[in-house]
Amino acid sequence: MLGVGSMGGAILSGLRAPGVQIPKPISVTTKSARSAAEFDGAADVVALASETDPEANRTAVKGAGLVILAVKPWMILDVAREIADALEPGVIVVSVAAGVTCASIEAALPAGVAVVRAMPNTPSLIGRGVTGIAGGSAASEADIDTVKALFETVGSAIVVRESQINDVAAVSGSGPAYLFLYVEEMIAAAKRLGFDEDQARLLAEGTVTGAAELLARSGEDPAQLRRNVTSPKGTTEQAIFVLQDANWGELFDRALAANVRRSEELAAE
Ligand SMILES: NC(=O)C1=CN([C@@H]2O[C@H](COP(=O)(O)OP(=O)(O)OC[C@H]3O[C@@H](n4cnc5c(N)ncnc54)[C@H](O)[C@@H]3O)[C@@H](O)[C@H]2O)C=CC1
Ligand SMILES: O=C(O)[C@@H]1CCC=N1
Repeated sequence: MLGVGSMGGAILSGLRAPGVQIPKPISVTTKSARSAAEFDGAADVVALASETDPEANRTAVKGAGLVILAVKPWMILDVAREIADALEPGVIVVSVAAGVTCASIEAALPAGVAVVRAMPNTPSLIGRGVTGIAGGSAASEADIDTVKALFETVGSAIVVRESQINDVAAVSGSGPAYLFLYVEEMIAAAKRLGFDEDQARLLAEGTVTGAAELLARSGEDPAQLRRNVTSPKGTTEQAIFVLQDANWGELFDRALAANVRRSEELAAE
């Protein structure tokens, strides 16, 4: 895996969890020697730093049947070009970068290399990720299945058309940030009601994690779970009226559209 920041690190932690069956050790690269050194002593990871070892990325892909590119979108093509002639025959190159198309990654690699885009999210860190997967022109069904199986070791995965990957990023790739923003705002509002920081965090975080777990475990429709809380003529109903006044449908449409627009810009940068 080239790049182990927020997203690469989350995937890597998921892959290192006990019981996950993938070939070890996993070769990874980071930019700084300091972040590579965090893996010192690990039996299951070999980490190299590109700033101190100019061959780090090329060394890491030698012998690899699958390479995950998890650097920033604007670096991905440079990194692809850098490793191009060090890749093994039959390798699958997976990019998690927002925006950047399979075609542009394919153009940076030797002809015929299988490229697959994956759009994961950070709950992969705890085995609860959600990933959308789309194959490029040289990726076979078997390649896509291999990548899907890999991401299923850190959560759930679906195969989509590449034209839908930006939409996956808008919904689930970025989605955890929307929920964390909600929690931040709920904590701030609780504090304005007079709770101290610890109390506000316990109330807001406990509610969100408990409600998410209830949604996951009950298998109920979210609208039904909402109705279960919303007694007719009760208190929740009043808050829901106020929230619905903000027209969340239109707000989400605008937020997701802005997200998709940024993916399109990243593809062109
Ligand atoms: N953060 C997220 O929730 C998600 C991110 N992504 C995608 O994941 C990719 C990485 O994003 P983040 O993890 O958020 O960024 P980040 O900045 O946290 O991580 C980037 C990583 O790349 C490494 N790096 C930089 N230059 C390098 C080089 N020349 N060779 C090898 N490694 C190098 C850095 O040391 C760092 O480990 C992006 O393309 C982003 O679009 C996709 C889905 C979700
Ligand atoms: O913010 C970003 O660009 C990345 C892509 C999806 C989530 N984080």
